[in-house]
Amino acid sequence: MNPGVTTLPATADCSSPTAKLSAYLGLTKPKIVLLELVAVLIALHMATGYGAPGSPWSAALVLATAVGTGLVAASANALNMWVERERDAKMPRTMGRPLPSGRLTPDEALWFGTLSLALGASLLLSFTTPMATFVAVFTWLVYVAFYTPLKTRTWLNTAVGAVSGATPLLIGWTAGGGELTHPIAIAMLATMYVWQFPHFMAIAWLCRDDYTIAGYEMSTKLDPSGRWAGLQAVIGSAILLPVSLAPVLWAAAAPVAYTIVVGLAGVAMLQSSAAFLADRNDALARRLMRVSLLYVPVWLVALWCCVG
Ligand code: HEM
Ligand SMILES: CC(C)=CCC/C(C)=C/CC/C(C)=C/COP(=O)(O)OP(=O)(O)O
Repeated sequence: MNPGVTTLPATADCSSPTAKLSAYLGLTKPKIVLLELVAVLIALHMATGYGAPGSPWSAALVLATAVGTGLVAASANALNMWVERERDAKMPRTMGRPLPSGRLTPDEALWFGTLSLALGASLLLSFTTPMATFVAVFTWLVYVAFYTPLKTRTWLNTAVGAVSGATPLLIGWTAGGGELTHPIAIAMLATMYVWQFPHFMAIAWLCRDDYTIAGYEMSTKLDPSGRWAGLQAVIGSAILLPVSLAPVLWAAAAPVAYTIVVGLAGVAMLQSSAAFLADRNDALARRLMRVSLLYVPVWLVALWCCVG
């Protein structure tokens, strides 16, 4: 049932500084933050018109955007884990996390989450733009104050969580001086939003027992056959294809290459989603999850090389 998260025994040693540091790192959900940061920095490069004469791009802007966004995202994840520490202790997938395993105390997590939010937002405000800071704080609020409590109330939580998964792109875009209403920014935001449905529906299936044990309202609890989750994955992937190809209409250094690469990646998402809908089993769900995690870097690199 566990799709691949490493769990530590509850007796894990946490006395050495290295163990403490690694516990704080675990509190940030580093792999999700890393993928978000790739998206943020590519959006930043595209908005600044990196390399063009008069571009506002600078190494300091890139560094401040990366560190500032990383700290705000780390704070969001730490506070999500603080809120969910008792439920996390019930699920095999999450019981090895720093709070349920006792490697950090709730107060340590709360302090870390508060300080990293303050530091990250201050960095963004001092070295990027007020709009980028606003988008970061808005994203944090959607994730911590809306999505996190909604997880135990309604299966619609995914539609809210996906907002906080998509808007970080706009931190990079606006830090680089891009307008929120630019068609490329809107197409990127929509792509990232709909991508999360196939990504998460595969996980909702794989973790269905965990979610039920801990009392989370997910699509696979509403419909244990998985048909509704599969259908959302297919609908998300079907919308993903045209929306992800839209940027070539506005600006493209290599529109044909972009269309081929992103089109094929989108077809892989649609095919994996359709296979999962047709026969809901763990192997097909795991394949959809893996394809979804490959899709994002492929799409972002294609955007950077062919559109940006
Ligand atoms: C509604 C939105 C989302 C939900 C509910 C969600 C949920 C999850 C969950 C529960 C896992 C853990 C699966 C496991 O135990 O192996 C996971 C894995 C992952 N997600 Fe998402 N996710 C969402 C959006 C995103 C976004 C926006 C990104 C980044 C751009 C992302 C990146 C990742 C990565 C990189 C992993 C693999 C992490 C690992 O192996 O530890 N996810 N997601
Ligand atoms: C700048 C900023 C604030 C960025 C935030 C980036 C971010 C945290 C995106 C969240 C994506 C998401 C909904 C993950 C699932 O959380 P979950 O609670 O369902 O995962 P879990 O069950 O593994 O805890």
